[in-house]
Amino acid sequence: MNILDKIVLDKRKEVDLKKSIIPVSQLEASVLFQRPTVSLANALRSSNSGIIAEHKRRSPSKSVINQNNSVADVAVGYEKAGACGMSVLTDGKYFGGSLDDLLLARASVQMPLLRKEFIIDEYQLLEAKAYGADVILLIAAILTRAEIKALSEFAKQLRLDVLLEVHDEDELQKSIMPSLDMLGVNNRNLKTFEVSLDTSKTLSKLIPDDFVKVSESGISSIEAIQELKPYGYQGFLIGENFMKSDNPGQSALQFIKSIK
Ligand SMILES: O=P(O)(O)OC[C@@H](O)[C@@H](O)c1c[nH]c2ccccc12
Repeated sequence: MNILDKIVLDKRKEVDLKKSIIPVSQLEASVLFQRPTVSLANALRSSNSGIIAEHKRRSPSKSVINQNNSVADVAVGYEKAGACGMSVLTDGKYFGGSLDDLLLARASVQMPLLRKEFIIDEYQLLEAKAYGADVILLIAAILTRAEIKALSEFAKQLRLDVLLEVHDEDELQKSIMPSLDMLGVNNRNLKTFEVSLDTSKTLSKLIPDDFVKVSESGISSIEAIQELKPYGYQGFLIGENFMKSDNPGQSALQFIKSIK
């Protein structure tokens, strides 16, 4: 079984368990549930740098990246650096994240926050909203077209932006629909961990202009950004390159400064 299938299997168990413990009514009663969300797609459209900076402690491909910095410090650092938005990994087992990380980031900054998660159930969208997210990720590799439609339409009802992630042409073709805001091309194959910016370049011409294009993963230099911009990318999701530093905020600041 590949790693992605394993993650999804574990995620189904986790979501079923949580559903039996915390009822939807409790999520809906949270103060943050009423908070007006901020659109990441809009922020990216009017930004020069387009950086979405990620909080990621570890990953199945890299094991430990950063266990030292508090998520609040990282969030404040990213916001001061001029990031358009922040991605917060909430998966615990494989990425060392949590919904509390999202909550702490929300308490620390105003910029749009993406719940970075393996979403397979509407319940997780209610959680995203209750813990302060503005944006959710949907991964085409683990969802059918019908699931993408149901989840994205539900997210829109909750006033959450939707970033749909693809890795190849088939995933892209099956996913195009009006309830998505941003199309993310993952340069990393989630099944093999291979990374190539060519994935973003090849798929860019197949993405209709009404979606904000985001290039994800394996971006570690300004040159990579300059290379991808002519292909129409307005968003760049960067995790490891910032998180591997002792001071992720400072690292993001240096990076973003050199784009402008
Ligand atoms: O750390 P990187 O190579 O800059 O990548 C960030 C982000 O794109 C990556 O963490 C990611 C992209 N899609 C995902 C889906 C699930 C978990 C993680 C991811």
